[in-house]
Amino acid sequence: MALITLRQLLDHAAEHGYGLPAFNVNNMEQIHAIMQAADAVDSPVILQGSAGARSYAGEPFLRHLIAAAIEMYPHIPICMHQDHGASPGVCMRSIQSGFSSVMMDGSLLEDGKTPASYEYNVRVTRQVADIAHACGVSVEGELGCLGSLETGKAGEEDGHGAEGELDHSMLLTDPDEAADFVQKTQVDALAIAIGTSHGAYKFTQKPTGKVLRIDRVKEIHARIPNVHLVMHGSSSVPEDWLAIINSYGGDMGTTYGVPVEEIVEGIKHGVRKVNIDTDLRMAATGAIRKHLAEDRKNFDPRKFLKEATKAMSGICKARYEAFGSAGMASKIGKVYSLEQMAKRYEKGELAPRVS
Ligand SMILES: O=C(COP(=O)(O)O)[C@@H](O)[C@H](O)[C@H](O)COP(=O)(O)O
Repeated sequence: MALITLRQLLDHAAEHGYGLPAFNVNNMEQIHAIMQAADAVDSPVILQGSAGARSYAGEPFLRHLIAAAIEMYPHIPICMHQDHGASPGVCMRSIQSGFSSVMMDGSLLEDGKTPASYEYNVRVTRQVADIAHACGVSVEGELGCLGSLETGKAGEEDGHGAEGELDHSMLLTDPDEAADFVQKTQVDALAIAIGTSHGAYKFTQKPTGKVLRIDRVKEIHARIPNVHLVMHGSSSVPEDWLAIINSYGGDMGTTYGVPVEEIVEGIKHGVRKVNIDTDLRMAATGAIRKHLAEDRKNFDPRKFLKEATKAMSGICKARYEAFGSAGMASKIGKVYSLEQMAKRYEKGELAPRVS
């Protein structure tokens, strides 16, 4: 069984200078697509389940689908990560159900809508880190609220994202505060706010450095070079799939995502985990619309779901290659068990290095 922790994966990524896409999963087709692509290019994998995924599929289904991927691809290290835990309780339940990594998002209060104070964020994140690390499980924290620097608003998301308009000080992570936060919480990875947001509607035009602040990634990395950074809301919103969706009856407006080359620039400056959900949703929707429009007699869902899987897999393969994780699965070697990771935390081997 190749269940791996986020910490071990990101340490390897930092050592070899690559980044990993973290794909959101809700159903079997997404998992097939991600795993087929990873198998084809020899990439390690992060499968992440959001609160929305848990309520869509149900926690046991999600857990068993990921377990099936681990069983079917024993040669590929797979991290089972819980995306955006709104409270320590949510994270504890994920640890109990077998996730090897959890995100405690204390940038917002438990309602997932109200921006939290710095002190609250430090307190809940540290609480999760203490317990998770005792179980060998990794922890991602978030500092700064995700949202658009064009509008001050969080992106479209299922029940998680700041409400109202936020000012730039809340939408951009401060490098000194990031150092203090990592030191106080002991997180393994830090999600930062740099102008990205969840969903398809991130930017009204191709983003410039004013609204997509890769320069802020560089400043944070310069301040805490040994900390693994995470970019949320990092779908690229592929123009080709947008066109296919709209030419087969869809009605998505003009919109722009995070260009792959900007993510690659971030990876050169400490970004190790890149969250992607929307791109796979768009590829699946486009492929299904196209198939159903072109084969109007078909009533076998397996046919259009296969097309969706193929389309999503194409995106996954392209991201593994662009981020440099292709070819890395077989280089990881020994995978530490959760018990071994717990011992490493206990010995202080994994304490963050923040000067
Ligand atoms: O960053 C993320 C995805 O970014 P993206 O929209 O693909 O640019 C994820 O962390 C989100 O949490 C996820 O897309 C939310 O999913 P649901 O809550 O809708 O399931």
